[in-house]
Amino acid sequence: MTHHIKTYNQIANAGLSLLDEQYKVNAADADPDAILLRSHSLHNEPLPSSVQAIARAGAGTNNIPVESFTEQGVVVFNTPGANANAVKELVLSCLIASARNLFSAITWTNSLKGSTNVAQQVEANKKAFIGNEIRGKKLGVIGLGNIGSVVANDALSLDMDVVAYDPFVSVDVAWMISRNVQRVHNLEELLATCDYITIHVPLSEKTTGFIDEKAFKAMKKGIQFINFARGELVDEQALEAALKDGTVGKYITDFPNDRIFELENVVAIPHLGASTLESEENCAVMAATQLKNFLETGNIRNAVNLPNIDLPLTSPGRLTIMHKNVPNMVGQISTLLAERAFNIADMVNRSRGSWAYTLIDIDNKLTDPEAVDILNRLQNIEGVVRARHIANGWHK
Ligand SMILES: NC(=O)C1=CN([C@@H]2O[C@H](COP(=O)(O)OP(=O)(O)OC[C@H]3O[C@@H](n4cnc5c(N)ncnc54)[C@H](O)[C@@H]3O)[C@@H](O)[C@H]2O)C=CC1
Ligand SMILES: O=C(O)CCC(=O)C(=O)O
Repeated sequence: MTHHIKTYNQIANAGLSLLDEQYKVNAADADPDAILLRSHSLHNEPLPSSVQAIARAGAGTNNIPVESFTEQGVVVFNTPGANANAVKELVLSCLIASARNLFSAITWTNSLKGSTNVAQQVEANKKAFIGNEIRGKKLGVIGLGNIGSVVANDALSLDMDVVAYDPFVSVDVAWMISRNVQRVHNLEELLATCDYITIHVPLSEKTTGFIDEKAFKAMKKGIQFINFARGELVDEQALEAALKDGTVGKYITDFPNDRIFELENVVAIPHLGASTLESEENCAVMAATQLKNFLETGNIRNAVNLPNIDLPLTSPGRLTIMHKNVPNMVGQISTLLAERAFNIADMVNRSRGSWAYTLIDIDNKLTDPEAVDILNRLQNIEGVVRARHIANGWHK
């Protein structure tokens, strides 16, 4: 069986090369089984009904309308942690570059090109760019996930005091955070005391405009604010006021736009946080592996809308059913199978929020018409949004 994958953006070859002869990868495919992308926005784009899965080679999934795609039976994957080191290294370098006024100093130095007495001018004017050391300064990290946690840990090794805020920190990440990172339970505490703040939370309806007028008002005067998460997390009107009154001494963002260009004391970077060869490869490999695993076995790893499921495929066939997390779904599904005299060899049902996913391994090798018939019947159960049959090609 050939799986069709539509790609958007530049996906690293290390990932694409995993999609072997069983796959047709084509950026122009009109009816793909799955989509592999980076930052391309799928909002306001029609989704072909053939699409069963989308893999975001990266962390943020705000370019994908996850809720409405879930209603259409689409599993959405991302690649947690695969680009965290790349972002961390750029955040730390911006922290130091900002403290040492490196961005404006380099711009000024370049302006000397072609003038006489460059060396003299340099010595006479360098006092305009005297900076600070970050040792002993306080860094606030908002969002202690894959990126925030490594930024926090490594800032400690640069001798900074580190304070962090994340009311939803995961157990896995909590294990990795140094106990010298001071956790605070309300954001104001962090905002009021830090010299530098870096934000690493996902953009969602809840976090849009997260750093608003109230947040800026709570900040220490002259703060340097670093945003490698998403531009929309910061209310730009409030940012403009905070830059004008000196609350924010410098705003470093990976998300330039026309309004940002108009503001003073802003350093704009062209969304380079994850742009290293290593990170692009990590993300592409992880995304392609997860897609392959899902298309070939129905197993799920790192979806943002469904739970992880890993059931080895050993029986002749498997049915995968994505459905609402409501009572009696498994009962209705197994009754249907019993009516067709299909014997269940193994089964897993897991839920995540209002959605659930059921894998059923059957002892029967289905003919094509049998498969079409059972899938139609499964899809007619109220609450089922997608059913698939996977024939196990290796089964003797
Ligand atoms: N500039 C770039 O190229 C990149 C940007 N990103 C952005 O950074 C974001 C974070 O990435 P990761 O750390 O990998 O994600 P992650 O999912 O590992 O961590 C996000 C953390 O934010 C926390 N969080 C959620 N809501 C919060 C709130 N209201 N207050 C405080 N904490 C909150 C979560 O509990 C979680 O620990 C991504 O969603 C993406 O938007 C990620 C990678 C590259
Ligand atoms: O693919 C990229 O370069 C962007 C990465 C990013 O923003 C993310 O992973 O959330």
